[in-house]
Amino acid sequence: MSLRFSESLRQSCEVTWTRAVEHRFVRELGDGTIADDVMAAYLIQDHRFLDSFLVLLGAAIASSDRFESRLVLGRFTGMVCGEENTYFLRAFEALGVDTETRTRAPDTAPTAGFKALMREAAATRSYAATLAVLNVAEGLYLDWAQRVPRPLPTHFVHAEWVTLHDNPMFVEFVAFLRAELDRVGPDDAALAQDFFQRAVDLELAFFDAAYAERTA
Ligand SMILES: Cc1ncc(CN)c(N)n1
Repeated sequence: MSLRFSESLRQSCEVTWTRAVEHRFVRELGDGTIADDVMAAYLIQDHRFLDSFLVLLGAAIASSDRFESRLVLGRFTGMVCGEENTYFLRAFEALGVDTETRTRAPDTAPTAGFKALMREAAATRSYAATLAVLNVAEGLYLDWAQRVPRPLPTHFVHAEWVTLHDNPMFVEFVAFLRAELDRVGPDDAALAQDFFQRAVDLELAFFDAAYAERTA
């Protein structure tokens, strides 16, 4: 049986992908020992990530060739705008991160890079390019979330960040993204490979930055 296109992209980035999903951030989040300032620094940056992520999802909706795909992407976008955004606001409150602190913290280099990459993928108007980045952003997050041992830590800031990325709806969405990339990616293989690889590099750098910056 031949290798799925999505899997061939993942395997081409195996070393960096594995370093990201086995990152210290994931270990400490999973056992609830992550320092509050690291979690806060990460969430401040990740809330910034969300805006360009919505641009990317919007571009995927606009560039998709199928109504059925637009419906799936649209439903997921609704969840990000609702449940996921609300999680950030509740987490900031619990961690004592006020709006001024959040606004004052500058973008880290990986945040700036990720925002630029997502907007660049959106600007290509290529469904394959948007899918390549989405497959990393969601596929890599599902992979680490599924590796977190159960039971989950008791604090909702930790536990919910795992369950937002490992629940039946999310598993189904990642399977959809993979199938879509397998379907349209081979016709735009070089473009998809380039965006996929850069996104994996940024995921690892994003976790590293939470420890380097501690901006909270
Ligand atoms: C950096 C990053 N990458 C991916 C995800 C999952 N949407 C996220 N929240 N942040």
